[in-house]
Amino acid sequence: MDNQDLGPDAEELDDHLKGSLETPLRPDAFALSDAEKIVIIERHFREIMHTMGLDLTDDSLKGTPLRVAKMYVQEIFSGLHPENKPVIRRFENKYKYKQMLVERDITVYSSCEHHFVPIIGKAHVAYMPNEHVIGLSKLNRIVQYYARRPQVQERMTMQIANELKQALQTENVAVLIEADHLCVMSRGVNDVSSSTITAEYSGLFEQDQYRNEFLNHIRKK
Ligand SMILES: Nc1nc2c(ncn2[C@@H]2O[C@H](COP(=O)(O)OP(=O)(O)OP(=O)(O)O)[C@@H](O)[C@H]2O)c(=O)[nH]1
Ligand SMILES: [Zn+2]
Repeated sequence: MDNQDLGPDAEELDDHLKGSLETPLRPDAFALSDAEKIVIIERHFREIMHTMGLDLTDDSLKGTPLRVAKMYVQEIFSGLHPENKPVIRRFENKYKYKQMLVERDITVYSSCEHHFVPIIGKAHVAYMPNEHVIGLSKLNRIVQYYARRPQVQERMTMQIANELKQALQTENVAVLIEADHLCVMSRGVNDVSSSTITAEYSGLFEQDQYRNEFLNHIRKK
């Protein structure tokens, strides 16, 4: 039998899995400057509003295309641009702190990549340090950076976990996100009571003892 009939080999699968952690971007995603992107998005959004029959000479509406374009590029999708990635300075773990550090209730404001409506929730992250620690606010900043993209919650969870592992140089990382998807709440199935929980546990957090300690910490109010 031809090798190709056997499907992807382990290496290919590995590459595929690594690839799927990345937000799908075109190779030339950064060919345009932010200012150029804003001009083009403004033009297209004007066209969308015009097509919907809205009067773009109206005082309240005429600034909307530019407002939306700036909001996309500079705010809610700013995490698409690697230059907006937070700079994380590692500090030596001088105090030899080896226990769990939990940063809970980090605000998540993201956007569903299928419908471009908000995903709103909380992220809880934890790590057990090796030789390094990072500033607490950097944990929030990492969450925000990956949230400010068109997202699915599973990928956002994995991207945050991966970034924490790299920043902290440890596998001992946990991420749990609980979020409301406006695409589920305000349209389609119109369910306002369901919410979505995703989690990634690695290193020591794969063990029940540490995972449960983390879950207990985030449940306490
Ligand atoms: N796995 C996953 N699915 C998501 C996420 N956000 C939105 N979705 C789902 O993506 C799916 C898109 O499916 P489609 O059937 O193409 O879209 P649709 O016709 O608008 O579906 P309905 O929402 O059921 O009306 C929907 O079921 C959404 O609920 C997410 O973060 N993760
Ligand atoms: Zn959606």
